[in-house]
Amino acid sequence: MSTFTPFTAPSPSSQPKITPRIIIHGGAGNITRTTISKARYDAYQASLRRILASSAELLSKPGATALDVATHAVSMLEDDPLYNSGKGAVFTRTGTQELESSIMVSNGYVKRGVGCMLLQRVKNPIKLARELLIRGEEENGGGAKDHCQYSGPYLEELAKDWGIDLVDTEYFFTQRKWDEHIRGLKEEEKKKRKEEHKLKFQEERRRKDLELEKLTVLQVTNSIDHIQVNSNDWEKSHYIPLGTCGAVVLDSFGTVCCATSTGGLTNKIPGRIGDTPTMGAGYWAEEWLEKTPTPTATPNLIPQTQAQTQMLYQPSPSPSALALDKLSRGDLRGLMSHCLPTVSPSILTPAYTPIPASTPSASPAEKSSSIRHAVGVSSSGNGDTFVRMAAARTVVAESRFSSIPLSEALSNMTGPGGELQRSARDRWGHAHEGVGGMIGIELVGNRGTVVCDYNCGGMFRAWTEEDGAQKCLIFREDSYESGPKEWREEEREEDGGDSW
Ligand SMILES: NC(=O)C[C@H](N)C(=O)O
Repeated sequence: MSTFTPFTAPSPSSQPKITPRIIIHGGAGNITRTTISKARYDAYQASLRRILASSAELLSKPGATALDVATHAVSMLEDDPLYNSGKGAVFTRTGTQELESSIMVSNGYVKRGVGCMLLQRVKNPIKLARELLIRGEEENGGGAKDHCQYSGPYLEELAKDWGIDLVDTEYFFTQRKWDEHIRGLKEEEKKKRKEEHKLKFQEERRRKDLELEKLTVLQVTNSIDHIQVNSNDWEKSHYIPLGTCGAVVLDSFGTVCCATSTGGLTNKIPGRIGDTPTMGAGYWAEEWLEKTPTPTATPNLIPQTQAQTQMLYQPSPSPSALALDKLSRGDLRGLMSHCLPTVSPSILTPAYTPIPASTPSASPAEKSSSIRHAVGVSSSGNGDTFVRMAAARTVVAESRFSSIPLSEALSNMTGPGGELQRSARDRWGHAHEGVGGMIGIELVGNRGTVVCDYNCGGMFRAWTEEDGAQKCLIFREDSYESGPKEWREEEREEDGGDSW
C-alpha cells in the first residue's frame, strides 16, 4: 500500500497568507546635509515615494509576481534622471555611457538570475534582464542560450528582435552627470599637477643648501596648501555619486525577486564591469527549506538531510516540491494539472508556509516540518569592493548556513565597521573603496522582513511595512530626517552644483 499523499494547497483559512513587501533604493554614498541641498533631498523623497506607491499598487493586485513588480519599480527608477541608471547614467572617462542591469528570483526560473553589461542603447536595461530570464525557460533560451551574463552589441540586437525599446545614445544624457564627469576629470588633472609640483620641489630641495631649502619649503608649501584645500573639498563634499538603483520584492506566492540597474561609477574605464551585473556580488536571491522539529507526529514529512539541502527552484523528486515551484511562479494551471483532481477557486489565493513536504519514505521517528526561507538583496556602492567580497552571496550564505537573520548578516557586510569597510583597510575614508549599502527582504515561513544597512552618510530608500504603510528614509535616523539643520546651500557656483 502506498503511503504517498498528494500535494494539496492549504486553504486560506488554515494557513496565514504571505503579505507582499517591497523595498526600493536609489543608491548609497556620502549623502549628508552638507552634500545634498534641501531642494534635492525633497526631490529624491518625492521620486522614491511616487515609485514605491505605483509599485506597491501593482503588487497588491491578485496574482502579481515579484518579478514583474521589481521590473516595474526599477524601470521607473531608470526613467528618472535623478538616479544613476537608464536616463541620467554617469559617464565613463571617455564620455560614453555603459549601462548594466541584473535580475534574480528565489525560485521559478531555470536560470534564476541574469546580468547584462556594456549596454548603450537599451532604454530600460532591467526589462532586457527580465526578458533573458523568462526566455531561459524556452529551448535555446529563446535565441540567447542558457547563459547568465551577457554584454554588448549582439545582445542589443537580440533586444531589438524581441521588441525591447532601443534609443539613441543622446537619450541617456543629462547635463548634471556630464558636469560631474568634467569636474571629475579636472580634479584628476589637479591631482596630477599637484604630484608634479611635489616632485619638482623634492628635486629642487636636493640641490640646495639648508638655508635655501628652508625658504623654498615656505614658498612651495603655501602653493601646495592652496591646491590641497580644493582636493580635500572634492573628496569630502563632491563625492562621485553612487546612485545605482534597485528593488527587492516579495510576492504573495512567497517568491523574492531582486532587480538592480546602474551606469556604474563616474569616469570608470570604458569596459569596466561592476558589481551590479555580477551574480553574487551586487545582487542575489535564494530560497531553502529549514528543518524544524514539530511537537506532534505528522505523517509524510521530508527527511532532515533532504529538507536542509533542497533548494525549491531545483527540479525535485518530490511531487510536492514540483507543485510548490509552479505555485511560486503563479502557474496555477500547471499546479492543478499535476496535483489536483478538481480545481477549487479557494486555492487561487494560496498560502502555504510552513510547508509540510511529502515523501513516502519518512518514518514517524523522523518527524519534522520544513520552514521556507526566501531572500533577495540588491546593492549600491563601490562595486569593485562588492566584487572582491562576493558581497551579496556572502551575506545570504552567512544567513543561511549560520542561521542568523538576514538583517544581521547584511549589517556584518555593509553596516558601519562591517566587512566592506574593513576590506578597504587604510584606503577607507580616502577613496571610495569599501563604501556601500544593501537592501533586502527575508521570508521565513509566511513572514516577510525588509532590511537595509550602509556604512556611509545615507542611502535613498523606500519600503512598505507589514501593515501596508509606505516609508521613505535617506539618512540613518528618523529624527535626523525630520528635523535637519544646517542643510547645504543651494547650487554653489564655485563647485558647480550639488553632488547629488
Ligand atoms: N552607483 C553604484 O552604486 C556603483 C556601482 N555599484 C558600481 O560600482 O558600478
